[in-house]
Amino acid sequence: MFYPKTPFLGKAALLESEILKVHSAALPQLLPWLCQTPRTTTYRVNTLHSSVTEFKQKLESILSFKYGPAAPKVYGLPELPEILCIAPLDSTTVAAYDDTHKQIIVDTSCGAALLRGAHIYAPGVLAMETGTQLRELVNVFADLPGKCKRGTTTRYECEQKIFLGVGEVLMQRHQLYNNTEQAPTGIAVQMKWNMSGVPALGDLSSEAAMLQNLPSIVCVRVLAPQPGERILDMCAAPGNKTSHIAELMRNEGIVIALDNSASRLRAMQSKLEHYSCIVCHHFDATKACHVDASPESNRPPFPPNSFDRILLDAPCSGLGNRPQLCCSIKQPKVLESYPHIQRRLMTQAVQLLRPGGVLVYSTCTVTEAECEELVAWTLRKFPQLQLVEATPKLGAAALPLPELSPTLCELLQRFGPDLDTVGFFIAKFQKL
Ligand SMILES: C[S@@+](CC[C@H](N)C(=O)[O-])C[C@H]1O[C@@H](n2cnc3c(N)ncnc32)[C@H](O)[C@@H]1O
Repeated sequence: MFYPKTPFLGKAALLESEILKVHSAALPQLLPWLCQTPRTTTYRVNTLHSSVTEFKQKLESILSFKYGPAAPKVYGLPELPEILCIAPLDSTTVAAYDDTHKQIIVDTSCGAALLRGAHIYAPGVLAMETGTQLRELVNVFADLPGKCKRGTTTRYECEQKIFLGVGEVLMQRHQLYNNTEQAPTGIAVQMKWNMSGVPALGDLSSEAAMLQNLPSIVCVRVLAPQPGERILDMCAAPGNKTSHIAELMRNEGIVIALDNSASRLRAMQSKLEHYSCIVCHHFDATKACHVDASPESNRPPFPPNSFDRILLDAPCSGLGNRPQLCCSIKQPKVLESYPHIQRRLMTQAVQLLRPGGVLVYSTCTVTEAECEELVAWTLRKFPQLQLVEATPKLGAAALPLPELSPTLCELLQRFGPDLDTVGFFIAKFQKL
């Protein structure tokens, strides 16, 4: 059965050569890992609202209702008291491929979500064969080349379609494609199992807990926000780390959350409105520092030395968002563009941090340019910053560069092959 071994279709070689320029020998291991799915599901419990024990019981009862004695284990981690992990299903729960089923086609981003345990919502169904009945079991495939037309009635033949798993049909063709008055909503195909072995639970996020990748949870723990502090989250939307910061502060102090995308900010604001310590602003963080700004105001811009801690969870190429079935970045110049914005944001962050304050830089990517090289550039450009150990440490050491010694790399965290997580990078600095 076909499965991609690189996130890049077509111009693969050009893009691949941009990822690890110094450690290019590690690419043959990195590229297929980017295409594969993290198999452990993680939830972060909102400890202001719920207890970890309560949410664990809820997960266990949902899993045992769905999988009976084969229900996977739910467990915590000592380093992250607010996390709950759901183990993958064991291989016997994943049935064999059955060619007699009809087929459903989805695009690659829907396919990636599905491999991480999602169901298929109505807009995600690209093709459903004529005659497919309610409650029928179907084989689900992702269309890697993106050539399947929406509403296709016949079996879509393509060598590069990826078999994802088996689902049960909850909506028929006429509900999906013939409704001219209203776009269809809701679950169209409920997944029975998927090829990654991740339990197909959909997203169980609520006020009590949020579906969140493990390295993102580690990242805010590394920032170590304290009650009563003044904290800046420079690139905050959709606000997942912002809410975690507020929870660790017990909602005491102030968290200023900036984002330059109006639509992402709006969605974030409605999600965060019950945290009284969070203030959100639609603002370009590359202009967040101004010498004449008022030190009393919680509106940007802010004067230098304004914050106890800053999170710079930077816009990045996002290659760590596994599984990458077909990366949307098609040009090397797009990859090359990210370090420019990351440096501009870093420059502002350094000015805004008070002496003695802590700055965490993170990305959900794996390129040397956006991770280790960005750290090396920061240390060169801002001698007032020193790297400090990013703990709790659940990632591996970073990749050494001519300007970044193995000793410094031990202070950083790179989530890469050998770990069952998304790709991620964390650096923690302190201002002297
Ligand atoms: C990696 S995402 C942040 C994810 C977020 N921290 C979380 O955990 O939910 C990067 C964000 O940076 C925002 N962004 C990009 N350029 C920006 C800028 N110049 N100023 C502020 N935000 C920016 C994007 O809109 C995007 O929402």
